[in-house]
Amino acid sequence: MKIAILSRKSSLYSTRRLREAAMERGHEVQIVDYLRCFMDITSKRPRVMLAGEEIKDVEAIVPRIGATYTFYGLSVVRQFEMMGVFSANTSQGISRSRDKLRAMQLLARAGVGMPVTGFLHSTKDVDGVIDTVGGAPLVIKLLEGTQGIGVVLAETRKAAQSVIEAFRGLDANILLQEYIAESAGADIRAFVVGDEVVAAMKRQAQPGEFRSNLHRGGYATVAELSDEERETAILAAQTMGLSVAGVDLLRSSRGPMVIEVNSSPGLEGIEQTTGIDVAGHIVSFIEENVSRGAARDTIHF
Ligand SMILES: Nc1ncnc2c1ncn2[C@@H]1O[C@H](COP(=O)(O)OP(=O)(O)OP(=O)(O)O)[C@@H](O)[C@H]1O
Ligand SMILES: [Mg+2]
Ligand SMILES: [Mg+2]
Repeated sequence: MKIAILSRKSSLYSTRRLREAAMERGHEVQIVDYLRCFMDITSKRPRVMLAGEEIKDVEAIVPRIGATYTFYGLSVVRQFEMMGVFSANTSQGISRSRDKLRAMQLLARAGVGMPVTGFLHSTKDVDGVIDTVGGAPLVIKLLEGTQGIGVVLAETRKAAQSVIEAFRGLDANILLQEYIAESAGADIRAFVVGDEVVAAMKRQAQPGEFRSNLHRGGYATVAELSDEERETAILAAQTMGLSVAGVDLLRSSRGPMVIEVNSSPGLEGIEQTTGIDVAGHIVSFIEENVSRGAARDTIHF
């Protein structure tokens, strides 16, 4: 079949690996820079054009939408969905996971374990929300943050108050979260494809740092997951409506706690750490779904 990978650059590790895995299985692959797509939204015959040429005969897409281009990227994914093309992740799932607050609200409703989390508008409510999350130490997160930037550990109530006031003074939206001290600077990345965890790694922060992001100097090792961790990761992905998801968990004394669900999880760290062909799992998942005509099911908004 013909598979389109929606990605800005064919040289990115994840894009390269997905293309490789699809070609190994005999598929034709087109890398589509979604920012160069324009859409023909005419009634009954929706089309996507790439640099002026109509994209034809694509049976499945793998969206790899960068955080900066969520709005436009999602509209391209939606257009393919309208054309009846199967998407490895639906536009709705991607959209839910991109808004951290909405994601946490959905996960909470589904009963997925997560750190106690608060959200506020007015700085008049700082004390109330600090109490809600159990007082200091607590974690403050910029809603728009990525790669660990904008995640702050406030050790005291005073520190928390000043950081919250500073962020709110800049009109930034922030989440407040109970600090899970027992995770000791580590988190788990569970890579979900379909209804299973196909690979998992543990990321450990550098000494003196609580953020385990690889971009912040964290290092990764293979993780063995408990059944509970596995089930939590799968439930989190399903709750978001994602078939391909990087679910980040903290190991707490109250069980696994989800801190985020990524809809375009990178393949480099997870494949290199675990040696698992994650790209191959994604392509197999697409094959199974396209052959049973699943594209029809993907269209709800
Ligand atoms: N509530 C918490 N308790 C303890 N450690 C936390 C907590 N929240 C986050 N951390 C640590 O900080 C790191 C960064 O937090 P988080 O993943 O929420 O933000 P981010 O990485 O900036 O977001 P994104 O992954 O979307 O770029 C986590 O990987 C984890 O190691
Ligand atoms: Mg993270
Ligand atoms: Mg993320």
